[in-house]
Amino acid sequence: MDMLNPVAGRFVRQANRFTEKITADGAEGLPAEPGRYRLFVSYACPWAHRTLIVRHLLGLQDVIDVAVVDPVRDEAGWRIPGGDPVTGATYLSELYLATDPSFEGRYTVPCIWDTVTRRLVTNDFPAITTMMETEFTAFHRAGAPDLYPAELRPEIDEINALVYDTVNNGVYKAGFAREQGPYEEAFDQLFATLDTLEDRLSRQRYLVGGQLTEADIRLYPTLVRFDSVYHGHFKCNLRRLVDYPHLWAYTRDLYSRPAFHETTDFDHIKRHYYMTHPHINPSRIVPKGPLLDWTAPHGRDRLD
Ligand SMILES: N[C@@H](CCC(=O)N[C@@H](CS)C(=O)NCC(=O)O)C(=O)O
Repeated sequence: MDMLNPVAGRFVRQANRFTEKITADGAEGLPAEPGRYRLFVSYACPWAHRTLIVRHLLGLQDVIDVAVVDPVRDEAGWRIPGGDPVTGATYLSELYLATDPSFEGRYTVPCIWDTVTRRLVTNDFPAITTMMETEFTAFHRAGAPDLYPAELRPEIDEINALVYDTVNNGVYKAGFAREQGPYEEAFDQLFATLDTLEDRLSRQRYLVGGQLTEADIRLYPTLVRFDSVYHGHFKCNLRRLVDYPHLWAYTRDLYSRPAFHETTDFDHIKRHYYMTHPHINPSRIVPKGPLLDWTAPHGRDRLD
């Protein structure tokens, strides 16, 4: 099973199937409780990556458990190495089918399993980070940042929509296009947005409001993967990240923080993409490069 779902050569992402909510008091959906939920992720997956960054920044590591799948996905989908000690599952598909035996979509990460009702609560990736930010506040570490401040939400949501469509999903639309036209359309939109972001980040340290927010957390997973996988594997090669002085320094600034670099695994990222899409890379050879100096001084403090 792969991520191809072509409509006239265009890649279309499937709708999220499980969208139950977890709320602070359980008034809607299930209640936020420590130790109850298990988050399934791949270090390779950009959508899962954001959930790991937020969990780390908010100090929720002991509140929401994590299980990491093997980066190389085969015909049976994501595999949990050694089997999952909590759910007993070897493949993520078992959790999807235990929740809904008639499920016929792709078995995707990130998703959250409820250990009490023993079912998947959500694979709705945009909702997972905001849920951690707004419904798990009782369990945030002391001094945790507010990543989704009420007064900045309209601006964060606006930039997230552009970044999702043309950057986060834009690289997939380019990489998974089946025809020249849709590829070029996604390619042009991607680099137009990167130009806009380069300009914006030449003047300010963060995307919105002079502080780290959900907007930065959503952009980072795509930028950090850019030169290692999207530039080559997904043919997003007008420019590299390192060719954008401000975007490159911005990404290094974020990478310098533990929540970002401890959740960034280039080995998983490269092996996943190059070994899991045989229609794009039939040899499954994983490139050795590029050589990137992630710890070079970023100098972004001057913009504070
Ligand atoms: N839930 C979203 C986004 C999450 C997503 O695409 N995850 C990918 C990894 S980056 C995945 O798990 N793919 C599994 C598959 O295609 O079989 C979707 O269904 O498109």
